[in-house]
Amino acid sequence: MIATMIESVANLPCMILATITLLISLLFLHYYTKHNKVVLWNLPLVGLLPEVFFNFHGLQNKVTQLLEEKKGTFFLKGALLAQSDILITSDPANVHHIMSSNFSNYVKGSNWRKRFDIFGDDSIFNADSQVWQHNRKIARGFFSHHQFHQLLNKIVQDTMAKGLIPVLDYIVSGQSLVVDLQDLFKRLMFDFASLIVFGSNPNFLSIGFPENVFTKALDEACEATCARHFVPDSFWRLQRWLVIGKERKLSESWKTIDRFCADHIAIKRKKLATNEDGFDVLNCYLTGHEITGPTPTDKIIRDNITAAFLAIGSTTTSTLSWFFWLVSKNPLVEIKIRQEVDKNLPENKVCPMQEELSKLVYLHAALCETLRLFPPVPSQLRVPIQTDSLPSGDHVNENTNVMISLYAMARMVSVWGEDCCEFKPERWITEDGRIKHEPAHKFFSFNAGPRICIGKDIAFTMMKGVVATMMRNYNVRVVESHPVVPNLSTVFSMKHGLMATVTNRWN
Ligand code: HEM
Repeated sequence: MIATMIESVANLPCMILATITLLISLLFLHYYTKHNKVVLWNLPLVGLLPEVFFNFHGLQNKVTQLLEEKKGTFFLKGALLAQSDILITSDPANVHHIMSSNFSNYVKGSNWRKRFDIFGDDSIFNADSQVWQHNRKIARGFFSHHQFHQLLNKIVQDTMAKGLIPVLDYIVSGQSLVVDLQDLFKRLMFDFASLIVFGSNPNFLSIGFPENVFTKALDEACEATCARHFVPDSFWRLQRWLVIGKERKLSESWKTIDRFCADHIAIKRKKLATNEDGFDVLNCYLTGHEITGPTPTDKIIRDNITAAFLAIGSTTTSTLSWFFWLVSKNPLVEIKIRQEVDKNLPENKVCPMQEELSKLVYLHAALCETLRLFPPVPSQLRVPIQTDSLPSGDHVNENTNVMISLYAMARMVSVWGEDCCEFKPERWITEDGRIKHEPAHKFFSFNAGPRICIGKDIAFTMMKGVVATMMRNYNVRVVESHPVVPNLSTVFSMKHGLMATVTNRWN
């Protein structure tokens, strides 16, 4: 602690100078780009920082355009204040090389862990090598366990019956028919994640819309840790030291997350003492279940609980929100989903079962298409341990940050064809009416190689359950005038939510 303070004080003049320079440059460039409608980057001193802050969406599109021009890969020289060069790629061959064939040479690395420190060095999300392998084994063991599979259907049904349907029924029966869908999905997915992690439904999605400090803290942590990637380390360290800006919010989030996890660990210990049993993540950890092995420290449990909520809740909330927005822009897709849902779901059944959901091929395709265009994790960063040559012919070394842009990859003609920017579920369906499987290094939304997402099928089951339930029973209309803007965050969310009207389909 004292050593950190001394280090911070010693760096203080440097940090202040960096901050002042940065602020002046940002203000000047904001004025310049606004009036000249151009995208500026590779600027001396500040690199692409101004664009990140003032034109994030424009920047994503500019990166896409450049990647298309440069055949899928280019170098961005590090700004003077930044730490290293970045190689940006959307070339599936590079993705395959980095994530699969030369996996052992590419790590998340210590810079990643510094910036995502709130999620804990030992969590599956942050760790590399043996620590990651250990966590992965536990996560795989849990999610592929027969007890979990028996429970999943019940969990999906529970969240629909106790949360989604009563709340939507309340909304359609009331004065105000407008709801923020993103907020609604966040609540629903928190309940879903809680059932998996703690074995209980907190009913965060319920009439009255209770406040949830944990999801707010998680959102703020995602924003603050993402922002750290675009500024020199000295900048956010200074902010943290002064307890200002996003760093102030981050330190508050940190306390909230710690408290939330500690409370749940204590509650679970009490339940276990009275022999209450169940199959959930926390139960396995605390009882030293064969899946998790000997009970680890509370800190390690806290890190993995937080990672689980991020993995389960934030990703599915993002996908469902973008899905309803895309469908609202493509009424023909909505008609086709409706037809499929009506054909395959029994008439008076509000919550579909897993077997029924597996018949919804067109809906599955529409969700894949959403995940392609709006991947919840829009970019991946890796650092090579040793010098390497990529299939694109580019050379990288241990000072190169390699960034894979999923957002750009979806919009590359060379990867997805001339219609790449269109929302076309049909591209996911084979001639004989099955789901077309694209290789993970091309459809990269669930990651690829040894670190591929473990919860893909679980996510589809839940998301299909939600959409089928909603489309079968309600009319959902996105409010056209509502501004839909992507948020600058680790997970691709909507800055102002997604307002929609909901009415009963059968009245
Ligand atoms: C639409 C939903 C989802 C998407 C798009 C998604 C995407 C991803 C991505 C991109 C990663 C890699 C993250 C990284 O390495 O930085 C990942 C990892 C992971 N996901 Fe998912 N995920 C989703 C839902 C889920 C669900 C529902 C679960 C659990 C039930 C889950 C469990 C995991 C786990 C455990 C990992 C860590 C894998 C590892 O590092 O070895 N995910 N996911």
